[in-house]
Amino acid sequence: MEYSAPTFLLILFFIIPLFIKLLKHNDSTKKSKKPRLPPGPKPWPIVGNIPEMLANKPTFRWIQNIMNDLETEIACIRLGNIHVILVTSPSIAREFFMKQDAIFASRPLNWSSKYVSSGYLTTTITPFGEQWKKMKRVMVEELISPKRHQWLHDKRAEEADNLVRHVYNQTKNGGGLVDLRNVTKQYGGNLMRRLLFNKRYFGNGREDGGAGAEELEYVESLFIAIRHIYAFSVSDYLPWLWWLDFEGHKKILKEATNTIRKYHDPIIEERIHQWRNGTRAHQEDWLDVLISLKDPNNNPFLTLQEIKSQIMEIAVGAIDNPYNNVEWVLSEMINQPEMLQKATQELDSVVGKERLVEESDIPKLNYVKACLKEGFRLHPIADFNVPHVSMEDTIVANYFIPKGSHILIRRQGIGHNPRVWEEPLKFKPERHLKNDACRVTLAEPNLELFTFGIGRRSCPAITLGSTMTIMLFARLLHGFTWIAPPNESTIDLSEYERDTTKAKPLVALGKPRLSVKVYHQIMN
Ligand code: HEM
Repeated sequence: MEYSAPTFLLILFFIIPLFIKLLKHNDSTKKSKKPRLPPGPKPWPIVGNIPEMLANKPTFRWIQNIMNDLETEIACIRLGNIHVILVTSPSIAREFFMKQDAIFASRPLNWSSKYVSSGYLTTTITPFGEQWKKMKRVMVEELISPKRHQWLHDKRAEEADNLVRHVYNQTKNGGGLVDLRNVTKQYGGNLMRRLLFNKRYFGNGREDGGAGAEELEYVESLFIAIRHIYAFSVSDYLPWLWWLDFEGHKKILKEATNTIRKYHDPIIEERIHQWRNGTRAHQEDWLDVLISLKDPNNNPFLTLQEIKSQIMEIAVGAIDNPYNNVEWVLSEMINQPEMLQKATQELDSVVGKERLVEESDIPKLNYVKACLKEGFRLHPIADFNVPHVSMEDTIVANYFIPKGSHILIRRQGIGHNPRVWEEPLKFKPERHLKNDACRVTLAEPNLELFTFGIGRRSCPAITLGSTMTIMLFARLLHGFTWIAPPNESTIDLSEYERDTTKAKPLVALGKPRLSVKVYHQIMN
């Protein structure tokens, strides 16, 4: 077909541009119909919002400010090419972990998690897949099943007695100042070690029941390790910088895990040897259980590396919540003595004053549990939950969530959300006692606060985690009276600048409040 010159010019100058315009228009209407990413700061090419992240430490406070400024309950920041989605709304969190849980059941791939889990051999930080399924089954069916919980009762009871003995020794002479941060941290470490290795301390403890130098080094390393996994390291978001240790996180994490391994590995190796040469034949603790698991061909179900990594993950992962919760709750209550009184009255009416509180009392201690639940709402140990990763593109709360996004629930954001909670910054345990008949639990399936999470990646250890926390608190409260030290009128409730822990360790004046014979029963 041939065109005359004017027709050709008409096509060139009018019809083609019109056609292009129409195409563009079509495209933009299509685009405007496609859901957008959640709101957030405009990212730079390649690095995304990393420059702002580095300029605004600590990262969680920078993120809090972004969300407050945007007045949003869901936001997106881009770190490298990863979309990090932040959530402070229970209903949106439920969309992620109830409605679309299968899509969000993975974890990030990065240097710290790979290093600590020896190449993703564990449960918590291992991405979705066969290895995670295998290890989660081991956790749920072998380590923390109701039967196993019962089997381990006496070990937990022994550590609850050790706790009282240690505090009693510091307070018996008319009242003494007790560093409750130290006491609560050590209790968590002692209990986990008892369950893992049937051992109270690494090294020798002190005469008064306190921890010696090795133990202090070990527990401190657990805390350093937990603070440096998923710690917003630049090389986690810009994988081509994997060799760079910009913030020094890799060095710190390597040192901490080396210290932990220094204590764990000789015990694990010796124990495996004992099972192999027949000098050990009875299970006493979780390590024995892990070593004794067999596959259908009667071969060991777990490799040495799987056992070591899983034990490291349990020791690191279980240490922080109970201590932080009890330290904050006691601090809040010392400043509001009527609450301390109400909780001790409940303990006295359920337990009396002639014996120590036991796990079997827990179902009746609703006010005590409401106090702890309020602590989880107001003062969660870290603002961010363990990150989840989306395994495909999807839409949540009408926003586009691309495959590979990291989902971070802001625990404090949810717990302090004024749409959900009246006077959200006030410590008010009564809010969890909706009616007299209710039985309080620390778990929150509606995600109106974030204790154990929900869905496939939720904490499988609700019973153990709750028992540890309640017993720690109940023993301290029932066994002793607590007031602020003589030179302080109240306990300072400031939050540490770099995380959500209490800025100053809680030191309080404690006095035994039960009859002497009760303490003497455990002073062997
Ligand atoms: C008060 C104590 C505890 C609290 C508040 C707590 C809370 C949590 C939370 C919030 C998660 C992440 C949930 C999510 O990603 O959505 C988690 C995961 C996990 N917790 Fe706990 N936890 C506690 C104690 C423990 C203990 C004592 C153990 C083991 C002995 C344990 C084992 C695990 C495991 C294995 C996971 C990972 C589950 C998975 O990724 O599939 N937790 N925990």
